[in-house]
Amino acid sequence: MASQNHGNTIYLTEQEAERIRAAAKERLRKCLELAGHARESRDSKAAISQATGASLMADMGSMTVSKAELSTLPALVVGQPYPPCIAPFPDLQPMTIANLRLETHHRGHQLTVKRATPVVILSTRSWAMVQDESGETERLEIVLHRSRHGKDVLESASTFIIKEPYFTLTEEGEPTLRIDHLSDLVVPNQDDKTPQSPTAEEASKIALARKQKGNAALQKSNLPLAQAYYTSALALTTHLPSPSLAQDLHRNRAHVNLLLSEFDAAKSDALAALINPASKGNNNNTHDDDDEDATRTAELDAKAYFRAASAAYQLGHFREAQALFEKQLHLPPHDKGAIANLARTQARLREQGKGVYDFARIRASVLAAAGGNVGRRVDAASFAGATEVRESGEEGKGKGLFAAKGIAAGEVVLCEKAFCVVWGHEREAVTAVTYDVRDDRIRVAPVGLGRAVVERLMGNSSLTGGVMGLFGDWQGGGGEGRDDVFGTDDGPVVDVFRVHDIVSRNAFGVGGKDGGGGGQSAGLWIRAAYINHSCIPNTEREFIGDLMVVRATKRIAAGEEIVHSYDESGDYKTRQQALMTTWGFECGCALCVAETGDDAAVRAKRGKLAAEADAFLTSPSAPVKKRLAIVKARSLAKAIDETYDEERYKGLPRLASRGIRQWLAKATA
Ligand SMILES: C[S@@+](CC[C@H](N)C(=O)[O-])C[C@H]1O[C@@H](n2cnc3c(N)ncnc32)[C@H](O)[C@@H]1O
Repeated sequence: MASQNHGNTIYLTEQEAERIRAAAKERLRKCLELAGHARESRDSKAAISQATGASLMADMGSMTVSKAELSTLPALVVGQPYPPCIAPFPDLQPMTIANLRLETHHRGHQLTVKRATPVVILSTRSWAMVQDESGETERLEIVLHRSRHGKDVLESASTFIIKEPYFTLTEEGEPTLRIDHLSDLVVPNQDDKTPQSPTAEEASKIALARKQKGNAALQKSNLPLAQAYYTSALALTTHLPSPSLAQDLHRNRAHVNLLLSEFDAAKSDALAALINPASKGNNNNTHDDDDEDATRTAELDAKAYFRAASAAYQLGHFREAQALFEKQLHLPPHDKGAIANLARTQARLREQGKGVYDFARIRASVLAAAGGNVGRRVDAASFAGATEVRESGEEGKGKGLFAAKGIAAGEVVLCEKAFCVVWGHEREAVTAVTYDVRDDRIRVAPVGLGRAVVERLMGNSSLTGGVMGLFGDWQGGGGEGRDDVFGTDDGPVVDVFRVHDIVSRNAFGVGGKDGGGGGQSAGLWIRAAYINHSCIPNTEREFIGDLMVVRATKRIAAGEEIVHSYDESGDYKTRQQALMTTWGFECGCALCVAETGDDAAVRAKRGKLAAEADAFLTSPSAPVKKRLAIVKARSLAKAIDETYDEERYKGLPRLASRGIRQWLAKATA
């Protein structure tokens, strides 16, 4: 993650790190040893009582642990990716628990299980004992991506179908069915009383009853249940005598989908609900006021247009949202809200097309939300400016962002609304210590951000391609074309390992000052993620809520690469270490080349002076005794600069004195 300086400092003792490494390696060794071995049957009674006890302990634990204990970072082993299942149910053979083999992905199979115990909910995993039809019992664990619509998935239902089950060992070495990809765990429709070939009358009766149950669930704000009832009612569509009930169901489900932030589905439902789609919004019933049916039809369609437009807006499809709000506006009751929404959409189109932003409004909305989250996720569009993504042409650097025309110093290069952001104070802001078996490194990772990205994609598969196009170490292992399958008939497919690796290499930390979210806040900005690093950047970034504003710090010529600094440490070694640990590359810019020429004594001297400068900048007395402070700052800046060889550093920035020079510029302005 591109964090603020020091954001990735890990305070783990050597012993703790070693313990994590050793446990992970031991588990891997056991997995390899047991691969393909037949599963040993469990004693159901003992397994169920063990899980029930563990669940009670976990519940009590979450009630009694102190704040300090809660802040202990959970450890997570990463770097053993495998692709999600992309086969639809009809292509998967049913299997039983008894047939499971250890350390095996049961490709081509599906396993139906019922939950037999309460769920043990832990911060990065949850588990329960499950049974198949024969009553055989096994452990089922979901790692990290365990919630949907804010609820623990295991807890949200009692029956599950596991696609291509993975049977392995827990971190502690116990056999378990393991779910990494949320899309591999399907919650089947819980209502199985639909007759095979119902008559139109039967179908209407069942669908109507389910619609009413959906409405009741919606009234109680149980959105997932409402969605499930509408969906099960819509399964009868082909048997219904007229389209009107299905249209009602689509309209209602569009509303629920909007509330669940599932905007793809909300839009398609709303459009499917249109009674008179050919009218293009012109079925204005002004000629025949007595025709109540026509008025009612127009009103229902206005509602559907509003829902479709709102979904398009949330997806950032502002042109489409504009057209749909216009259609709503042409229909009775000619809602005033539609006028405001249209104006809002047009403002987004100006931002998106021309980069015309009312920054004062956006800043005010962030300030007004002080402490809250909504305003921090600002209502703004993204502006790509005169930038283009292309191969950088430099080995190992991958793609980069380039200026399509000359950009003046101070000009906005791009403005981007976060694809996803998690603020430090939010429940979702889970940070974990990860041990990556691929490079044997321990890191602190914003796993909560990865989780939020997966949740967003699970609800909006049209957005998956944009995220999956980003650079990450694991590119998927599904084979030719299979890694670009982001959904099947059974729902969206999200490869969580790809998301993890993408977030690790592309996320930015949003500091307390800029983002107002505290040290752990992090987000993903898709276009800005193409900007490569340089220690001599030509841009700087600022955050207004979750809007990233990238400005040129010097003139950028057409065709020149746009670069910013991922890590601004003045010390060469610290910077190189951060770049290698977090982003996996060694920087070869002119400044780094010059710095490699410094001997150890010069570096040590510069480091000592830089530490003095840091202490000066953080000391509260600096601004008070201003005259003395200026003298001290000048002398420190001069001493630091003298550690740089004039010849070798000609035209290059002197990072170690930058902070104190900035302070001086302000103090003497
Ligand atoms: C945020 S992405 C930048 C876009 C990326 N180059 C791509 O192809 O999508 C960060 C990754 O780009 C590469 N990268 C960025 N700056 C680099 C540099 N100066 N030298 C080498 N690789 C760099 C590293 O692999 C890093 O993990």
